[in-house]
Amino acid sequence: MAVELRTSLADSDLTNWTRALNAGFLRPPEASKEEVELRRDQMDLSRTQGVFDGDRCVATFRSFAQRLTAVGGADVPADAISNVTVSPTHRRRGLLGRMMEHDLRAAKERGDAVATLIAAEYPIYGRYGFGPATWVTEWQVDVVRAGLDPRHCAPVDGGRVDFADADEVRELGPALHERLRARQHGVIDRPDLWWQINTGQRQFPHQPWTEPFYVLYRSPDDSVDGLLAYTADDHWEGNKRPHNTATVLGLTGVTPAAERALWHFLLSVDWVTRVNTGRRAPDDLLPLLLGDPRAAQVTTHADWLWLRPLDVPRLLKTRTYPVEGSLVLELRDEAGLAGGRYFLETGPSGAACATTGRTADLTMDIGELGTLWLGDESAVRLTALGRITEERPGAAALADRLLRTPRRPWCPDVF
Ligand SMILES: CC(=O)SCCNC(=O)CCNC(=O)[C@H](O)C(C)(C)COP(=O)(O)OP(=O)(O)OC[C@H]1O[C@@H](n2cnc3c(N)ncnc32)[C@H](O)[C@@H]1OP(=O)(O)O
Repeated sequence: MAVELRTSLADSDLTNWTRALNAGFLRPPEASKEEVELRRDQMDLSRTQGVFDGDRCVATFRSFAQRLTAVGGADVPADAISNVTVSPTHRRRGLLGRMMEHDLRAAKERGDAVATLIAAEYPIYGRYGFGPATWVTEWQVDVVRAGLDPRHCAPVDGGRVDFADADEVRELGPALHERLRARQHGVIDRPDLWWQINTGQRQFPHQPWTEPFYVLYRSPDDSVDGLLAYTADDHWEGNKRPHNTATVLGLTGVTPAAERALWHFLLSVDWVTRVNTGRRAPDDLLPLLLGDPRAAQVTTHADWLWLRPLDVPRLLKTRTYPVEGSLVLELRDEAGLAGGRYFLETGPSGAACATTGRTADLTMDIGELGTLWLGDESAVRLTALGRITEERPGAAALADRLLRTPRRPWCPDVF
């Protein structure tokens, strides 16, 4: 029997769909009533796809509206893709390809500037025009070696740190995140449901909830500039020596003082001898904040947010550039969604970008622009790898002067 691709779901499909999703992610293939209800609140059924073999759902895919911060703080509408699975019984028959094609076309028609996702495995999404655009680093800090004076846990700038409860986090967290979004490229918006799930109000059965410690940083003028959430285990070694590990669930600072204060606070909590930082930007302040940066060992360094350009002029016009310059980009796009030749003119006060008949300076696949847009990767490096062709000598170095950013992009969230 031929399988049937449904490009939007009915409410009655959801239990089957949830079971297939869990099976695809190697979780128990169940779908409790609570989970189905939570998923229904989270998803847009008109943008949720499923492949059905008879009554059984064998592939899942959904997308939703997202805002993504560009370099400079403005944002673009993004098509966020998530919950992609094809059951092991039906893999490698092109089902992902069919669902992706449908979703990207719909996103293009809707006017989204870019599609986003977090790739479970690196080799899956490049063929669809995605490129890795942000990276994350996780460190494990040996607190005893870190060289911070544990007697001083209070902020040195006259600000203060206080514990908070989940209600306060739901009240104060969203505004703080909006401030982060306006200053950090690569950040995505957080819907209300994000705050409910991440403060224990709503829960997925596969993610049992443990109440974390919440800490707010207030600046000397009483502005809430930072939020830390962490858990701690209860581990003691022989001879009554505490050896507890604190694990950061999130640390947001919208000023450097807030970031420094929250790290310093966590690294001075009694009994805590080890801190797992969670996923930070690769240029996070943390290691260099320590007296001995070698006390922070990298445990993960990996690609995180992947981008698939859909509207090249909008993407390139929305971000800012440090200097004046111009480039002609020839972009290949097998899917026929965003390819063409584009003339970009930049300056500190804004940029223009439109299709052009001029001679190309750089030629690349569309996914390479996804990798370059947030400023993290070097066009010179991609040229050395053979992924960009320099049609005019020096054009890759010029692209780096225009596109790269002093601080690296960061996407703190998973979706
Ligand atoms: C954004 C997210 O949700 S990330 C989560 C992704 N999901 C998972 O990792 C769960 C486990 N894996 C799966 O469910 C499936 O294997 C999927 C979704 C990754 C792929 O689905 P399929 O239907 O098998 O993919 P499809 O048949 O369309 O493959 C298209 C091409 O991609 C390749 N491909 C697909 N998955 C992978 C992979 N994990 N590694 C390398 N190549 C891959 C296929 O080999 C195929 O290449 P070919 O045309 O040269 O033969």
